[in-house]
Parts: sequence; C-alpha cells; structure tokens
Amino acid sequence: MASQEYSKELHIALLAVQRATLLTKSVFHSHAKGTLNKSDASPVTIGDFGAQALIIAALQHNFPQDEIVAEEEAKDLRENDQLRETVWDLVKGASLSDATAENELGGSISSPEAMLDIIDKGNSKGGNRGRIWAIDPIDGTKGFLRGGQYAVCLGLMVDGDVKVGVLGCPNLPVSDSERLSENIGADATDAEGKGVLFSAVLGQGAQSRPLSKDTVSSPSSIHMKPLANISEATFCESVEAGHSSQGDAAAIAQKLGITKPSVRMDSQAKYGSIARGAGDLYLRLPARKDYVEKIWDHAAGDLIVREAGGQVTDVEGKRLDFSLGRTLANNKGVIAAPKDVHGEVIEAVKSILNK
Ligand SMILES: Nc1ncnc2c1ncn2[C@@H]1O[C@H](COP(=O)(O)O)[C@@H](OP(=O)(O)O)[C@H]1O
Ligand SMILES: [Mg+2]
Ligand SMILES: [Mg+2]
Ligand SMILES: [Mg+2]
Repeated sequence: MASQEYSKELHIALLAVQRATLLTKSVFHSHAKGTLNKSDASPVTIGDFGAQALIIAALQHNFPQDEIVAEEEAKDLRENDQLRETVWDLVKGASLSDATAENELGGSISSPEAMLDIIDKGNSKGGNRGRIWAIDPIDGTKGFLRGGQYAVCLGLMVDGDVKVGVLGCPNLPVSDSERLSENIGADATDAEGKGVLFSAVLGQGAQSRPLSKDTVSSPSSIHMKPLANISEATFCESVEAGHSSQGDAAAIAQKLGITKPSVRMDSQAKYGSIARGAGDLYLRLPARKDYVEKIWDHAAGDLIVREAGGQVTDVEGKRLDFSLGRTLANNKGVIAAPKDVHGEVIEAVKSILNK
C-alpha cells in the first residue's frame, strides 16, 4: 500500500511535539520557570523558548524549505545571558530515549547561538501560499504557571488550509473515556497515567495516543460524543476571563437549556477534550472587541475537532481562516460543536451577542 498523504509530516510532528512536551514537563515541575512578561503583558517562560527551539530544529532538519510561524522570538534571550544559558541547558539535554526517533529529528542543536537563530526562524508572515507550519510551544502559559492544563501545538498549513495538526497535552488523562470534571483545569497533574497526544490529518480522521518518552505509541481513533439533546451538553471555556467572556457563555448555555456548569480549562486541551468526547462544546466569546486571535492558538485544534466529527467556526458561523497571515484577522471568537448541533449553538450565540 502506498503511504498515506502527509504520513511523514504527521510522524515528524508527533515526535517533535513529544520531545518538546517532555522539555516543558521538566520546567512544569521546577520552581524556577524563568518567567518574563512580553510587551502585551502576557507571560513567556524558559519552557516556551526551549520547546519552540526543539520543534523548529526538527522541522528544519526534515523539511528545510518550509516556512514557520511561531509565537515566540529570541530577542529577550539575546539580551539576557543568564536566561539564554538556562534555556540552553534545557535544550541541550532534551532528547527522546529512542535513538532512531532522536535521529529522525536531527539530534541536538549545536550551540546556544544556533538555538537563538532557530527560535527566530518562526518569524514567517504566514499567508495563503505554500507550506507553513504554525507553532505554539506552550499554549496556555498562564495555565502552565498555575499548575493547570497546557498544550504544545503544531499544525501544517498548505496554501492556507490546515492539513496536519498535533497537540501534546501532558496533564490530560490518557483514556478517551473519562468525562470532564469541573476542576480538571485546576487540579491537573502529570502524574503517572497522564499525558496524551492528539492528532489529525485532513480527510484521515483524528487520533489520540499516550505521550511516550521514546518513539510514538500506537493510536486510537477519536470521535465527538453524539448528543441526543443539546441541553445535556458539557461545555468548555477558558480559565482566563480576559480571553473569553464568561457572562456571554453562561447566557448562551442558559438559552440552550444547558444546566451543567462549564468546565474551565486553559489551552487547546479544550479542543482535544471535546474531540475525544470528554466534553461537548467549546465556547470562546470575545471578551475584548479589539483582540485578534493568533493562528497558532487554533490551527491544530480546529483540524482535530473537525476530523473527529465537529464543526469549528467563529461566533458568526464563519470557518476559521488561517490564510491571512499570523492572525485570524477575519474571525471573532470560536464556537466548536458536533456537526449536527453546531447550527443550533450558533443561533443561540447570535441571539445573545446581538442583544
Ligand atoms: N484578550 C485575549 N483574548 C483572547 N485570547 C487571548 C487574549 N490574550 C491572550 N490570548 C491568547 O489566549 C491563549 C490561551 O488561551 P486559553 O485562554 O484558551 O488558555 C494565549 O496563548 P498562550 O498561552 O500561548 O500565550 C494567548 O495567545
Ligand atoms: Mg503567549
Ligand atoms: Mg497560545
Ligand atoms: Mg504560547
């Protein structure tokens, strides 16, 4: 049988996300997370920089022609010797325990200077032409710092359309059959038995597999849970009230007859959770009118939910458009739901937001 389309891209993406996720786990457990505040007042840690370096190095080794849009830049590390050395210590020690897998990723980065240049290779403007990877080295940095959920995120777009998506979620349960509990975001740990990789290739379905320390584990297919009645839905939203208007979400839930409390969770772990049927809906209602969503916050999750039988749009019902550069310039908010109830959810969203 001929290998399926994008099979090499998926394999490398899984390995690269796995290696980067292991690096972030070591930072998650340490007290010194090397946190800085960026110009927009959002945090970045040594884990974000290190994970971005490892993923880009793996992509450049395998797909040297491809462009990369990544969240972070090396400027702060160039200006701060101590911070640079701390990140370098993390990066040079990071490797998968399987030698073949590590070889496939190109092995270690050669020097701290090379690491800085690699981090800055994520500066593509994005757009609607050619092969462009989108990287969020730690999505949900605030959750990461709080000891909650976070995700290492990688997507491949071709001509502006997402073809491959991978999410590494070290603090989610491995099992697809655990329903979400209210406090999953708050009491997350990556103790034994935790850690999952979600993935999808356009037209080939969505999968989950345990996060491993060596080569990739074998996958299970994942699907959104059929909903007999929308009123029985469990919906997910951000922990951060500034990222998603929780008052609007509550009003929409009430309109749909939903009585269960929302599950608040950081990061694209929300997309992975509903894709595996652990929850049903993801509501991200714009809290600030001027905020423009970034493509790396949604590329992988959007594809994984759609391949699991869901529909993902903005609050007006438009598909997310990844072809416009580094941001989702043409979209406001995100509504993800099983295909057959998505229309009903959008009607409720419109009726509340247009009030
Ligand atoms: N005002 C805002 N509205 C919506 N999203 C925002 C925001 N400010 C920051 N974000 C984004 O929200 C992401 C986290 O999403 P969530 O709330 O679902 O955990 C952040 O990703 P990072 O943590 O990668 O910076 C950041 O890009
Ligand atoms: Mg950030
Ligand atoms: Mg993010
Ligand atoms: Mg991030």
